[in-house]
Amino acid sequence: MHGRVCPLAVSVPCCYANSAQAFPGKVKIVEVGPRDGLQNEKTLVPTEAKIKLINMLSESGLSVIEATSFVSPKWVPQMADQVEVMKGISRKPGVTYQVLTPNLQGFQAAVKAGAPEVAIFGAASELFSKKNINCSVDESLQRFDEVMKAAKEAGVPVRGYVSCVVGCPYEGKVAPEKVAHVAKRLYSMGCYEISLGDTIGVGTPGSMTKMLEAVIKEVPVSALAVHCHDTYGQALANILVALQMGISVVDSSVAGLGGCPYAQGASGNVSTEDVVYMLHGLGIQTGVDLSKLMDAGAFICQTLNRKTSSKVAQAACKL
Ligand SMILES: CC(C)(COP(=O)([O-])OP(=O)([O-])OC[C@H]1O[C@@H](n2cnc3c(N)ncnc32)[C@H](O)[C@@H]1OP(=O)([O-])[O-])[C@@H](O)C(=O)NCCC(=O)NCCSC(=O)C[C@@](C)(O)CC(=O)[O-]
Repeated sequence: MHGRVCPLAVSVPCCYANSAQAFPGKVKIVEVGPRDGLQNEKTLVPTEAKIKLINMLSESGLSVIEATSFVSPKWVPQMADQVEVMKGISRKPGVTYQVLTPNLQGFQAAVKAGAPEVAIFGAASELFSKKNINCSVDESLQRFDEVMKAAKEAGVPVRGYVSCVVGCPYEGKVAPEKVAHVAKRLYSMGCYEISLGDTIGVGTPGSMTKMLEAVIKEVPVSALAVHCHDTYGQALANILVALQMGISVVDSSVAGLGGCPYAQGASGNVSTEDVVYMLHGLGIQTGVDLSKLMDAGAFICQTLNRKTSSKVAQAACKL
């Protein structure tokens, strides 16, 4: 894949950079492919392939990679090799290898496996919370409180997710106030960053704006991230709106892999390649080498025997 990056990727940007005063100069990308991307795969992906993917992503310049999750293997069998993954990766200085933990048991196992940072994951929808982590939203917040206390003692930073920020596969539309409430609770508990997940990718720039307006009243914009699935093809537009509202952290998944096992029909996250291409096109720094990133995407697609969902990678292959 090296050398096949479209030359437009570097020559388009500047004119937009000057006119887009509202955009941040730099965006942090949180690569969730090895976790969110792979968790939904029905066939077990070999641990060696997961490790190689993470190592290749590390080489692309990404600064945060969500490597795996410490959840119940009965619930998500694909993540059952979490300890081997954490032990097997080559940790590149400057890269944070974060993992998902739903409860204290997961947190303790994650720390034992050398996770430097964890993420807890709640939802703005009761039914999704029940299906995903088998408890109500309030119960989940109590569990997270326990994790936060243990994390503070251990000096482990914690990120917080809120799922279903615009729509839920079981409840339909989700009120922005509910999202703001859960986001505020996670932030008040001590999460340094709150990632707002459009789990089933139903958001539009309209619904995203309303949701973000409500959340920004409760949580500083500097502590927010967006996590957009691309089911309805709205992810890049939604990210653009978030950037214009001051958000400078974006979650994405290499090759657009993914989906949530407890959100039927949800497609993958927005692809990291497409996000990087758009950001560079706006003159926004990411620190990511698009060509190396596409190599990682090509590798995992080959492993899964799958076509990439990244439009940029598809286009580059045709050049
Ligand atoms: C939360 C639980 C564990 C509750 O599941 P439960 O069955 O209610 O748990 P429990 O406390 O009753 O324990 C039952 C069994 O699970 C074990 N257990 C308990 N905790 C753990 C743990 N941490 N790691 C390993 N094992 C665990 C525990 O030891 C016990 O084992 P047994 O005695 O039966 O042998 C379960 O529902 C679960 O693991 N859910 C995870 C589901 C998941 O990973 N979903 C996908 C991630 S979320 C997502 O993708 C959305 C996001 C973040 O990307 C943002 C977005 O897009 O919106």
